[in-house]
Amino acid sequence: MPRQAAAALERLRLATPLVHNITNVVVANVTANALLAVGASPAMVQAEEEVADFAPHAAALVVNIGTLTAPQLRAMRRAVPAARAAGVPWVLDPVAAGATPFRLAAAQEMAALRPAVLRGNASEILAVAGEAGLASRGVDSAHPTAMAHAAAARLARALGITVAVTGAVDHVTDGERAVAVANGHPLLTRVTGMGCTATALIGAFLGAGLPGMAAAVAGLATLGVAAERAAGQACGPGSFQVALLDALHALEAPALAASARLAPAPAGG
Ligand SMILES: Nc1ncnc2c1ncn2[C@@H]1O[C@H](COP(=O)(O)OP(=O)(O)OP(=O)(O)O)[C@@H](O)[C@H]1O
Ligand SMILES: Cc1ncsc1CCO
Ligand SMILES: [Mg+2]
Repeated sequence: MPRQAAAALERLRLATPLVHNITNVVVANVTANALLAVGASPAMVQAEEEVADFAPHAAALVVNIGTLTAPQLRAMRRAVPAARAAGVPWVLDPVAAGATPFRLAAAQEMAALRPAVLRGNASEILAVAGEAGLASRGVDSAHPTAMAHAAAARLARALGITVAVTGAVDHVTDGERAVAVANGHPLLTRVTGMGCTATALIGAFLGAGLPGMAAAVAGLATLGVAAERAAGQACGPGSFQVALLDALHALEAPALAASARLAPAPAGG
């Protein structure tokens, strides 16, 4: 499995996929830089007047509801069908899906449009699955990751998609198979937008032609290994954020293969 992730990284670098992002105002800069650093080409295009024209020309689309507004939701409703019609894969980040009824409805509406990958923390995945009610309050997860694994498997099977639940150990499942990604560093939780960055990187791997499971595993392993290397250079969240961009840029396929901690996991659900 680590070798597959490494091959995926090589494929991404050859493809330099154009990744169309409709994302939140907190992380737009962070995720654009992470996409550039890993070897993809980001574009933040979110006006409802233009997304349907842009999406078909991208290699992948990233939809993130972190600072959702009514116009942005309208843009998502145009971009996703345009991407789908053109065969462009897309990934959904249901940021804080359980925090308000507006977000929950939007996240569930988008999930029902069947992204190739749905990536969230445990609380977000439980919310989208309809198994958390409105219990989660903010953008950080309030549920143990393991609690969301069964919900992820059920959601993956019901929608025919890949679901990735991130946390100290990430869990990626298509409902039949599951893979645990045990890379990463606690500093990832001390900088905003690292989950959104994980989602954007998954988008880059989708854009390089990887199927959902492989794209999600490669994206999370790449971020996790880069974070481990960055943490060794950093003295806190500020320098970590910068070092992470350097580490994403410097990460080569053999190093990813050597450091990725991937293991089959029970699919559950
Ligand atoms: N305790 C931890 N130790 C190591 N890695 C972690 C830990 N917690 C999260 N990560 C990693 O951080 C990245 C982001 O995952 P996380 O679940 O924190 O996303 P999130 O809650 O959506 O974040 P955000 O809302 O800030 O964007 C993932 O790559 C995950 O593997
Ligand atoms: C802090 C924050 N608030 C809305 S989106 C976001 C970035 C992390 O998801
Ligand atoms: Mg998040």
